[in-house]
Amino acid sequence: MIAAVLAGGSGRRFGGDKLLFRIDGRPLALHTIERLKKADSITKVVIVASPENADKLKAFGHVVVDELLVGPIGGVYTALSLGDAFVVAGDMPLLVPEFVDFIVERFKTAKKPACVPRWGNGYLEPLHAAYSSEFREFLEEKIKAGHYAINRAIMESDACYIEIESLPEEWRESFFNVNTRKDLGRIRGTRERVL
Ligand SMILES: Nc1nc2c(ncn2[C@@H]2O[C@H](COP(=O)(O)OP(=O)(O)OP(=O)(O)O)[C@@H](O)[C@H]2O)c(=O)[nH]1
Repeated sequence: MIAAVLAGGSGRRFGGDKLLFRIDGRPLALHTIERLKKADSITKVVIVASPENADKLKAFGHVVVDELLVGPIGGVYTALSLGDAFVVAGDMPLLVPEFVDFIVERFKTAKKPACVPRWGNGYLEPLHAAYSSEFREFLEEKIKAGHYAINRAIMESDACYIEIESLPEEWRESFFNVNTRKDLGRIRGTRERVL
């Protein structure tokens, strides 16, 4: 299964290009990519970048350009042009490879348009989820209608959900994402501990 790393955001809260920001000597996006490559179910990692960032990210893997830039829904839509995909935000440097394998396995057996982790309060984790290429058409309709909320699109589909609270607690670290500079404190120095 392909893994698509979304890298077309503006990094407004971070104040700059967060995916290229170096942590322990390596850009944030690379932390995420290296973790993904450790997942047995992942055969290839692609980066779904904005036209502006495409060149800079080429050093880390195959880049597909997101021409829509309408938010994560456009990133997922672009990724699915390559086939079924596990889609993850590029700013998730602590993702857990075993958890990725678990989601991909569920997706393969469920045969649904998407398999998305869900918290007990109903909150979804759409940028740490597996999608079928068949879901692309549905997303296209939503985008054309100007409905850019990916969570809503998922809930209107026949998706399968993975109840996070029934899983090993340590897997929750996978959802940690960097939004602000303050978040960096949590990952600095984790290299030796977790990689
Ligand atoms: N390809 C693509 N990726 C996106 C898009 N919007 C957000 N992303 C990525 O999705 C992930 C989560 O997005 P956000 O947390 O909102 O990141 P962001 O847009 O960079 O940050 P803010 O501007 O502070 O919201 C990040 O890895 C972004 O790079 C988009 O329109 N296209």
